[in-house]
Amino acid sequence: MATRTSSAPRGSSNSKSGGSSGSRTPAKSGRSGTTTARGKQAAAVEPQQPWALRALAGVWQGIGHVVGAGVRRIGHDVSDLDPADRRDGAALFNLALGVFIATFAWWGFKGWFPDVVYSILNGTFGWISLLLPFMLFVCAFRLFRQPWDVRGNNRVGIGFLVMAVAGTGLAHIFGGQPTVADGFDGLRRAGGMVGFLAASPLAAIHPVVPVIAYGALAFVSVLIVTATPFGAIPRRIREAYEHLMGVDLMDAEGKSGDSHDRSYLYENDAVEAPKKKRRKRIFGKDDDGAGIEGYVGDEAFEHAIVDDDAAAGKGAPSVPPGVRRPTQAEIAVEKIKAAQGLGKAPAGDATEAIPVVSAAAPTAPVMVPSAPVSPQPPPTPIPQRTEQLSLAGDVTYTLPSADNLTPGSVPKERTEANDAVVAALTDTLQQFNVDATVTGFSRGPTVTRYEIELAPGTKVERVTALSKNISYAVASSDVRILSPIPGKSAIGIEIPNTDRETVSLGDVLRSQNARRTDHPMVMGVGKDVEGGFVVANLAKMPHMLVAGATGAGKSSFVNSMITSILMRATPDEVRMVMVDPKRVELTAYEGVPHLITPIITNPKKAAEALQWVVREMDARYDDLANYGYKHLDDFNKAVRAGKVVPPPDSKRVIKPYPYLLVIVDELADLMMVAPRDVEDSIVRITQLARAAGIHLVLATQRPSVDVVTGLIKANVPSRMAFATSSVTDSRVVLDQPGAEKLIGQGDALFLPMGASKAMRVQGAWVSESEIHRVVEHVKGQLKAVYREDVAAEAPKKQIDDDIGDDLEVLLQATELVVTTQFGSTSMLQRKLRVGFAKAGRLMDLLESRGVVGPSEGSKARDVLVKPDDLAPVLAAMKGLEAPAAPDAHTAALSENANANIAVGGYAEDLVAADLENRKQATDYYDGADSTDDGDEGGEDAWSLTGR
Ligand SMILES: Nc1ncnc2c1ncn2[C@@H]1O[C@H](COP(=O)(O)OP(=O)(O)OP(=O)(O)O)[C@@H](O)[C@H]1O
Repeated sequence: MATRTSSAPRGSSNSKSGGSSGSRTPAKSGRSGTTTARGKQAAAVEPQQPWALRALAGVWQGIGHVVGAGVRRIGHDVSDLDPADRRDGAALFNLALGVFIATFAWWGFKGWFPDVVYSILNGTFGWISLLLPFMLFVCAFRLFRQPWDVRGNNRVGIGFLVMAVAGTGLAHIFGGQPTVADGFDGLRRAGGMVGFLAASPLAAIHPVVPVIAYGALAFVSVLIVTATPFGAIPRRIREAYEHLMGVDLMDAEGKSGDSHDRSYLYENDAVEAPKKKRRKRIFGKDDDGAGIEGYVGDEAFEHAIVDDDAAAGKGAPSVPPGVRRPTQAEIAVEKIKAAQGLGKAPAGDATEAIPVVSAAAPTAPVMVPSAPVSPQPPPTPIPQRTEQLSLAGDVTYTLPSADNLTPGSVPKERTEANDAVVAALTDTLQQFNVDATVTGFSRGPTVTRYEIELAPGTKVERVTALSKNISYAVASSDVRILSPIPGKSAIGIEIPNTDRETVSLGDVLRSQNARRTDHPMVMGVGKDVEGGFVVANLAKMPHMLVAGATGAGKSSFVNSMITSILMRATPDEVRMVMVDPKRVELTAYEGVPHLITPIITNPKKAAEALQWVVREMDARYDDLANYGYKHLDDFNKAVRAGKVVPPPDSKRVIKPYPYLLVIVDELADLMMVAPRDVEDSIVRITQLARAAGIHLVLATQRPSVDVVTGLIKANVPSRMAFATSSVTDSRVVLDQPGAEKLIGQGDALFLPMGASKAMRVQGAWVSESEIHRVVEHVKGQLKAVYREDVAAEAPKKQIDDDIGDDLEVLLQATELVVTTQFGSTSMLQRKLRVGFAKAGRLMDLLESRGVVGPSEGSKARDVLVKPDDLAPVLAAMKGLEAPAAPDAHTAALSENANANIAVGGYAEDLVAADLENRKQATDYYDGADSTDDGDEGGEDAWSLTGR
């Protein structure tokens, strides 16, 4: 969907809105929306100035603009200022006055004129006049750079005035309390005339009184100038200290970290109180952390070693909260291993305790007059990993440089469009007599969330019922109302920005959270509604469904994900299988060494590749079970530590397994060719693969129940929903409405595992040229070495002629009959929804293969195959070799005499999982049955995939 470009309604109402929104007067809009109009009016009514005066004013303004243009380019460039906002004339006046006073007061110019001026100044303010140029320079600087911040500028001006008065008062006391009778010389050396007038009445009481009074006033003036409320003094002191010393005290304490990018990590159990509060705000979770199990990783993740350098990055000796610092001994062991060339500890080691998702630290709504614009930090380079990344075969690998990803535009915290919307919302509330106020807004890249607070006794429904009127007032149909904003007593109204911003992947990867971890599976997701960066650890998802209508941004998201991995992970850490039935979306990555097989474009081959993934998973499980580890990370760590030794007679060299990321760009195409096989593989992988380090990302533009079947959904816990075409699709993806209101082009609802509320994010964008640069770098480092068995032709299926095209339905019939142990033709008819003739034919085929006995008239046939033998029978029908006996894992275990109890338990788990699979299959048909009986024409969420 396109972004709306219609101009904001009723600019002239801005000033009104400003008033009604209290302190958060949209000064900017007030000034811009209305200044121009005001200016025009003024031009119409005011008498014409004499031309000489106008010429002079013009010249003054001209010089002001030239100087202003230079000042605005100092440091962070703010020269994109709206010309209507400039106050360069006034700023130049402050600057000129400051220079003028400095010439006499600082540099001691002599002569009658300087002497007169100096005497006046000195006589008035005493030696405090030395500070006046400094104050004027600050005022000029602000006026040049932030002229729209009228309140802020006034505040600074008033603060300086108070400071000057307090200073003169103190100077008077400490200057020996001269009197006028002593002559002006004495006054000049103290606080001047102002100091005398200010301090002498109080000094008459006691000399200490003016010292205390003006000392306090001087302190208050500093607070006014720096916009520091009393409560914020410690924080400001800490920030000043951090700024001066270049350290991050919060980080060092394991707290929130960089406040600039306003990002933070959703933590595991070890979070501190403030963090929990933040999490609550987004997801509406309890402070006790209930419902965040999704963020609590595997045991292996939580007890991972943290590599200091890796976790903290260069020069930042901090570790993420909730992560254990390594002991000195552990650090030493890791270093020795690295030196011995045993392979570096994987980045994952350092960061496996990093939780799944990080998102924006919710910030105060933006209508704070003192800080209307946050300047974009100069792009910090993505720190290169410091350790040498040596791959197997002694190849040294360097990750792509940060320069490959260009920084995005400066994020805006407030624009005129926002102010216009505030005005429109306020008008609407007033028109309908709803006693509520727009108290602020948080601007994200795509949408802005406006916060509305109700007066006591006003019903929430009064606002939510206005949703259509609000849409009308702001001229947008994509208005989303959150009532309440999770964790806040306020109603949120999300309205698309007419001036939306693109979120660059480079910026996301440069954010604090992404930099804090070296975990190779961390990807840049985008930015949330409050403008905070969101990153996610794919290893903790552990599988993700990405869905949305055509053009909504799925492929761009997949591109960001792959590029993130290429930027951060070596081929030894992460390997990928890419399935791209559309043939065009992922071709850019052809040949990258992270690929395990060429990009698969043929859906049939893709189905086979999924089966390979299942086999790979089983192989990994065998190793885990044999050597007694519960998670691949533990196993890899042990391999690197040399603790995993193959049996003496084996020639096998055991190496750490890389994470395996399987990306399917269009699931629907796969489900069309081999629904059953694909679903089986996906379910099996998703149920078990997490501990084996295998993660699936399934993207589809058809989130309908025949593509995203109930079984797939149940096993893919993390969801990323881009704009869907209907509320039904949104429900399929997220189990809740909302995605149909998204506005496309990367606008998404992100529901990571364990979260109950979806988080709105604008997906990160990576351009083709950026991808090209990254890919070129990666390919230049290493050639792709493909595994032959993945894309190899699967063993030819010898499907019997008499089965023909009915294989799928025959398999279903076999499974049905065997699992229910009931050989009835009419049951097949009902459950498979086939006609009598077809059901009869299926029964004949089953009889010919020895699944059921001969017909016994109207009685059900005997079922000759036991549920335990179902797998080989199904394989035989498919023309494949029968799979290994179900107890293969247990058999493998028994070979290992030293297998410990945990391993045994795990093998049992596997068998139990197998049984659970079968049970689900039975439930599946039962589900179909009940729907059948209950609602003939209704939507069948558990419909058979064969149909
Ligand atoms: N994160 C984003 N930021 C900015 N623009 C985006 C973003 N994601 C997508 N777009 C815009 O939307 C267009 C379509 O995106 P994309 O190709 O990813 O959609 P899609 O959902 O994969 O569509 P299809 O299913 O047809 O392939 C892009 O060409 C781009 O212009």
